[in-house]
Amino acid sequence: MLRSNHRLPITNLAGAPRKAAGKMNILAPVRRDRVLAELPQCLRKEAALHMHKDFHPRVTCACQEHRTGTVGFKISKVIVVGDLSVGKTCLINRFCKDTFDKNYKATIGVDFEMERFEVLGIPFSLQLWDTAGQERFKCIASTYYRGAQAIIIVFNLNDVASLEHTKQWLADALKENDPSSVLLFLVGSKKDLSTPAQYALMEKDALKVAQEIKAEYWAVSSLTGENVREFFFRVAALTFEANVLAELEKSGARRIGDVVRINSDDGNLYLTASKKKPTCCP
Ligand SMILES: Nc1nc2c(ncn2[C@@H]2O[C@H](COP(=O)(O)OP(=O)(O)OP(=O)(O)O)[C@@H](O)[C@H]2O)c(=O)[nH]1
Repeated sequence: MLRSNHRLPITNLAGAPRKAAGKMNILAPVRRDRVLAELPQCLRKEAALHMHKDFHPRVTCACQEHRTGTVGFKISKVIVVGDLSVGKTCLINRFCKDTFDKNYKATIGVDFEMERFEVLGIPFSLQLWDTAGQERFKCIASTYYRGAQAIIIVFNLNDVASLEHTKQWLADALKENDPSSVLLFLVGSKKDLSTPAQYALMEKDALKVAQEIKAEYWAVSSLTGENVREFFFRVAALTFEANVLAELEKSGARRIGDVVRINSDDGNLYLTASKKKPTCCP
């Protein structure tokens, strides 16, 4: 059955919603349950993007000193891809609306949800793009892949073929994105449907794939809600961290507070900028 009341976003080619499309208010207040003060941990250390206990020290420092540049005003694009009926829509709906629909309604093209977070005191927005898994809509959906900062590849923990197809989904998504800067997540869905023994078997294969494609592995159930919130918080935190680090890299040494030294070793006078270390920075 096709989703009848489907909301198709109007976007420009970069995938950002046009003004006319949205009643979307990017300044909507952050919900209390979307506040992150600590780095959420990975699910399995065998397949994690990193295993640090805390945010990168430069990120924590920049947030304390409000040196996060434009990060607080940006909207980061996250695309969700995978075979038809693996549960992409249900995953997004469980997190964004805390609902679950047991009836299958195919996604036609794409849909998206906005989620606002506050990370280390800085507002941060994610735009979650739900794409169609059905072959006949794939062509439309793939035009929305561009500009993603994170790619979530979903497979069904009870369907080994859907795991095998994840590499193709990733290859398609990477055609439109820079592989060196995008964060990858491999998510096994419908965990409630597998017995512990079945799950253990599937997890072994899934961890192997996650390691191969350098993705962080998660297993979730949108029906029970298991790991759904933890997973999206991790996506938000790691995307935020990557954004702040990129922003710091960009701003380089040209910061207010840089100390200017006069170097006169060779008898001539030169002005050299030497970076003043902010008090809390490593
Ligand atoms: N038991 C169980 N069923 C689920 C879960 N997640 C999704 N489903 C069911 O799986 C079916 C497909 O879910 P969708 O979220 O629509 O799948 P999709 O990947 O978005 O499908 P396409 O839009 O065609 O790409 C629906 O009948 C859901 O109720 C889950 O965690 N547990």
